[in-house]
Order: sequence, then C-alpha cells, then structure tokens
Amino acid sequence: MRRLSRGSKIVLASHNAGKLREFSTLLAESDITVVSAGELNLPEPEETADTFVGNSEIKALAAARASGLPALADDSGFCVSALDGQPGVYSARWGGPTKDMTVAMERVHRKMGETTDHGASFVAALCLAWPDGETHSVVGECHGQTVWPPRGEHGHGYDPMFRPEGETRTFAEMDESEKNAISHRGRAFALFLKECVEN
Ligand SMILES: O=P(O)(O)OP(=O)(O)OP(=O)(O)OC[C@H]1O[C@@H](n2cnc3c(O)ncnc32)[C@H](O)[C@@H]1O
Ligand SMILES: [Mg+2]
Repeated sequence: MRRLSRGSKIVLASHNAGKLREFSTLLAESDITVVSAGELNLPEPEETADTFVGNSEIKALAAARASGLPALADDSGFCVSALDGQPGVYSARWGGPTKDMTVAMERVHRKMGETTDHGASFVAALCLAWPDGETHSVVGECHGQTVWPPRGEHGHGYDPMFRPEGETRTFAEMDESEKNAISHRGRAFALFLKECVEN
C-alpha cells in the first residue's frame, strides 16, 4: 500500500466546518499540508453508498481525481441503537436541506420516544484516495449514550446529545482536544497515520 511521505500536500475532501476544524488540529502535528475542497472550489459529490466506507471512498476519489492530489475524506454519523442504527449514513440528511443539526437532534429524540435504551455511537470512516484511483479506508468508533436535553456549546452536529462511555459530560461540553483524544474521528485518524503516512 502506498503511503504519504512527510511534507505531502493533500486535499481535505469535506465541506463540514466542524470536521475541518478537528482535522486541522489533528493534522497540526504531522508534516502534511492540507487544502480544503472548498478552497479549491471542488463540487460535493452525491453520497450514494449505504455504508460509511463507501461514501468516504466516493468523496475522496472525486476530490483526488478533480485536483490531481491525494485526498482524505471523512464519512461519519450517529448510530442510535433503539433506532436500529439510524440516522447512520443519513445523519447529515436528517437535518433537512440546510443540514440544521437542531432539527436533526430533535428528530432523533422524537423517534426514540419513551425507550429506555439510550445506547449510541459515532462512527467515522476516513478514506485516502490517490488520483489514479487507489484507495485505503480506516474506521473509528466511539460508544456512549444519548442525552436529552442537549448540553454544551462546543463541537458540532450531534455532539450536544452524546455522552461518551465513562464520561459525565457530552462531547459538546468538552474542549476539542479532549474530544479528539477519544472520538471516532480521533481514533480513525490515529489509524490513518499508522497505515497511510510514512513515519
Ligand atoms: O460530507 P462532508 O462534506 O464531509 O460534510 P457532511 O456534514 O455532509 O458530513 P457527512 O456526510 O459525513 O455526514 C456526517 C453527519 O454526522 C454528523 N457528525 C459527524 N461527526 C460528528 C461529530 O464528531 N460530532 C457530531 N456530529 C457528527 C455531522 O453533523 C453530519 O450531520
Ligand atoms: Mg456529506
């Protein structure tokens, strides 16, 4: 498998401001330089797969082919056990056309009804794609519980309604470095560094 060498430049194939913030902190300690898909005006491909890995490949390949640079994409979501894993790959779409995450959280809460099963997890698939079509994906998970009402001002997306296992605070009540240390994205990123970057 091909690895990124130190000093490489890659495209970060995401249009989500919260993810981009977390990646810029995660990447700060590596020698990798990043440019975002937005900065390059790359179009957002349709996420037509029904798995996180499948959608991460679609996004990474589209950006790598359009830019001629290796591209790293993230497809992630919130999986609620009482909802058989929903919203899952539809996590962004549950916020409607404007991806309003307050709407999305309320929809999850409403669908959960009176259930006593509060188990939930976040999943992130990261895919590194090369302009010639080679791809490599890694997956990270973080297990915990849903919380209602939502709490905290940090983070993004569903963070205010998720409390990771062993914690009293929600992701949105943690600072970014605390979240990155245990999050689905932080875990997937550690695998990405190990498997895809020369050390
Ligand atoms: O596809 P890109 O451009 O990366 O941006 P997106 O927001 O559409 O991202 P996804 O398709 O991967 O959808 C992921 C959804 O899951 C939510 N999500 C992902 N990671 C999260 C995290 O760490 N904390 C809270 N919510 C998260 C996020 O808000 C989105 O609604
Ligand atoms: Mg998306």
